[in-house]
Amino acid sequence: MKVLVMDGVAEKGLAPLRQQPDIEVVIGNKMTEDELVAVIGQYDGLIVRSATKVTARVIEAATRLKVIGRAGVGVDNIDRNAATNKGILVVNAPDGNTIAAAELTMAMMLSLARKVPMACSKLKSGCWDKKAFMGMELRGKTLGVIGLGRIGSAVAKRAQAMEMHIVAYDPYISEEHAQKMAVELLSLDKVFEQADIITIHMPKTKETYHMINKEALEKMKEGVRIINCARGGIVDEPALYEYMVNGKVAGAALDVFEVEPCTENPLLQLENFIATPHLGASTEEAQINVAVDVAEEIVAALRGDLVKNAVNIPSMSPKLLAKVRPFLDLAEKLGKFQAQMLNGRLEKVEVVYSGELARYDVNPITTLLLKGLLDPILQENVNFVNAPVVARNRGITVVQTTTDNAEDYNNLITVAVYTNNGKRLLSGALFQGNDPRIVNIDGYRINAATSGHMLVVPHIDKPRIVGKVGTVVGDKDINIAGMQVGRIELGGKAIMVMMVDNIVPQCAMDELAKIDGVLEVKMVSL
Ligand SMILES: NC(=O)c1ccc[n+]([C@@H]2O[C@H](COP(=O)([O-])OP(=O)(O)OC[C@H]3O[C@@H](n4cnc5c(N)ncnc54)[C@H](O)[C@@H]3O)[C@@H](O)[C@H]2O)c1
Ligand SMILES: O=C(O)[C@H](O)COP(=O)(O)O
Repeated sequence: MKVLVMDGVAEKGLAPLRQQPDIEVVIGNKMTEDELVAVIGQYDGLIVRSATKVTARVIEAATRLKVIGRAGVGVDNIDRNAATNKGILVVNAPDGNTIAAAELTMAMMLSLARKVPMACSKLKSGCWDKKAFMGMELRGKTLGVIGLGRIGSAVAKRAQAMEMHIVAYDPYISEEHAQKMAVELLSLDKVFEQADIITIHMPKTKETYHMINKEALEKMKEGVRIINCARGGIVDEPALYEYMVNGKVAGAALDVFEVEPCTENPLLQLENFIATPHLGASTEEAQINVAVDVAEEIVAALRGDLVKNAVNIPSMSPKLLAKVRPFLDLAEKLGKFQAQMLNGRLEKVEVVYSGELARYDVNPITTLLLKGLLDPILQENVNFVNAPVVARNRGITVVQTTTDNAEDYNNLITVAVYTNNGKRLLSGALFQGNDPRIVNIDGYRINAATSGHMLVVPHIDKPRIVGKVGTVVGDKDINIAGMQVGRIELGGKAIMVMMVDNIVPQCAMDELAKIDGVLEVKMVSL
């Protein structure tokens, strides 16, 4: 396997990748989109920072690519929809540069308050000017944090040490989190009204694009100072310029710009404007942290293991993952079983999670069930990343419900698949916590393992059927490892599940189908 590493990701952090004997690491130089399109087909993995744009064209050309890793937080340079549609996993390293970005924000805040960069450059130009650089104390001032996630929270904590009062706007975090941090959660307008300094720590989205525009600047305090170490484009730069020139904004510090690299921006001409070239994550420590994190994720993804920081699949904490993992395997097997039992065009999938399972986030379990179901029946690659999208694109309705009542089991997954020819039902459970069993097929109770080859034979409950089926299978020199028969009522319909050591050939399947009383014959391999 080959992994292409772009954008000067720290070599020291690539050790987890370099230690893999079957993974070749290729360090790439800066490339245009066309150059990347030309080479990407050779790679199984790609690692980038923010400079390389992983566009839909690049993804289209990435015939072998399984995973894109972002050595950092922001994934706005990666076309996630294109990656998801193609079944390419996107992972990031969200924790490694939090402190670096928070510390740069503090440096910006102190620099704005005490005009350190301006005073320094004046002195270096030969001018000892004390009067021009009267500063402002941070103690007692109100800091408005917009986006109280990892970095926003780290900034709030540090600003509290400077005896600042912290207010924040973040519609997606809980009051409880804010309370624990002793931060007052307010509406956006109230933050604009109250803050002496505003610092931005949220992703660039449709919602946040140009959030700091003329209208917002109008609502802010006279003499406000603004910091953006998050993403370019959240601040409307021409509007900021106007409000700095008219004096409403006393100072601003940007580490990120709408167009990067940025060297021609009019803001750069302003005395009270501080700029750095996207340095938020640029500390030795942060770069090693993010490189190690992303390298580990790439190895896990290429080995088919579950990753911690996927951005285009449902994510789970390691604790939850440990609990849910056996159910993920069971669900994939149930999907694969159903794929081989289908008679017709798949229209709808209904999954019911019962018992202990109902307490967990079951979305990832449904995703694996869909992967198991769709991958064997479709030409295209269906995986954990794109399974829900593939189902949606094919017009397959997916319904998922949870209930506490798991009948006689601690937990139960029941999957009903509907085709133009009817419905098929299958249930599975984990016995003693980790022993996966199939416990019901089309309403017949059975107890079968979720591995190996199985001959599934719905039939009429009458003598001489089981024997005849056994004879046909035996005549093909296929060993029968075990058998289960389930029936609902004497003499009615029943189901036989015969565990066999080899796949039963089609000619024998045709012979079995002709046995009087046999209703259907299916070969299922798990
Ligand atoms: N300058 C740099 O080099 C640098 C370094 C690291 C991270 N970043 C950027 O900093 C930003 C924050 O990173 P993080 O690790 O703290 O991310 P995070 O996901 O932990 O936090 C982001 C927060 O923004 C909030 N948010 C989302 N939409 C919002 C909205 N419309 N209004 C208000 N809040 C909203 C979220 O609820 C979340 O709490 C990201 O854009 C990241 O790319 C920049
Ligand atoms: O989102 C991030 O992690 C930062 O913007 C860092 O970007 P960089 O890796 O290009 O410095």
